[in-house]
Amino acid sequence: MTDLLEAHGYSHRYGSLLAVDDVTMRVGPGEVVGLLGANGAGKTTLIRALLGLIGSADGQIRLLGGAPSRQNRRRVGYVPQGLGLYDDLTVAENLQFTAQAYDVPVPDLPQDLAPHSRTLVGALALGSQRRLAFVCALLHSPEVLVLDEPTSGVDPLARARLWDTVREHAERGVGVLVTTHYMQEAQQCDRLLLMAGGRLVGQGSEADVVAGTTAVEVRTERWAQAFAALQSAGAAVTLAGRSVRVADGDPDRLRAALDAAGVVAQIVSVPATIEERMAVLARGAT
Ligand SMILES: Nc1ncnc2c1ncn2[C@@H]1O[C@H](COP(=O)(O)OP(=O)(O)OP(=O)(O)O)[C@@H](O)[C@H]1O
Repeated sequence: MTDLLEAHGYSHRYGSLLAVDDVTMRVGPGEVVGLLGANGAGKTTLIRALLGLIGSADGQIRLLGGAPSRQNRRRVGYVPQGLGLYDDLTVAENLQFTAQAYDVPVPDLPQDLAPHSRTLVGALALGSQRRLAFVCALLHSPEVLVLDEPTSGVDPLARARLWDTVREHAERGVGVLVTTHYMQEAQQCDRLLLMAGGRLVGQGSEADVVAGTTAVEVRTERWAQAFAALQSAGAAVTLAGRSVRVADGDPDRLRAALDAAGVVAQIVSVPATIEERMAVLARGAT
């Protein structure tokens, strides 16, 4: 089956900055692929390249089996980070404009957006703006859906609804590439692509990505002091509630930092989470 989005050895530079470095990836029909990485990892640049919105530097890009063009871009639904809506048109006008551009009938607004039909998009809450952008992106029944952080600033219920819609479309064969900072959403993807420093540093299911890797849990009553001491020692330490964890790190070094701060603690090796695995991969890429 033809892949919908493909990059082969693709690199892109902005002046001296190598924003995407030799990336090979693909998205097939019916797949939901999560593109993860810290700010500046190169995700948006890769997306723009896949859609032919920036020129190719090195390597090859294929969109729906051919070179990206105005024609095959019409078969894509794209929600960019900036949403691509017209702030000075109302909700209904934005929908109408998009429908006309794709030469499809103007649908009724979904129930949650209908009360805002005459509101200027610029005056709409961010969550509703994102929802509208998503509705517009799906209007022409695209074969590929590319969503750049579709749920940032969206409340949990709306986020869950959006993911239901993504899944429904994938089940009908639409290929989806989605960037997110929410790891819970990453878990809903069929496959993950992890970017750091422009490179693809990991891929596979969540289980593949974290498989067999460990983090360190620091068990102590003096969790605040432990956190401060490990942070000062440059460890990739996180605090969730009172749980102090280090994504990677030599236990002897961690022990030395805790001893120096007079903190008595138990250091235990535990299975890494996807966030911790990402932090380690990102550090390795810099
Ligand atoms: N038009 C541009 N000109 C110069 N540098 C750019 C341009 N766009 C992005 N960059 C730089 O390229 C690198 C990759 O940026 P990109 O936006 O692709 O990352 P990202 O992973 O999408 O980040 P974010 O999650 O913040 O959107 C960053 O260092 C960014 O500052």
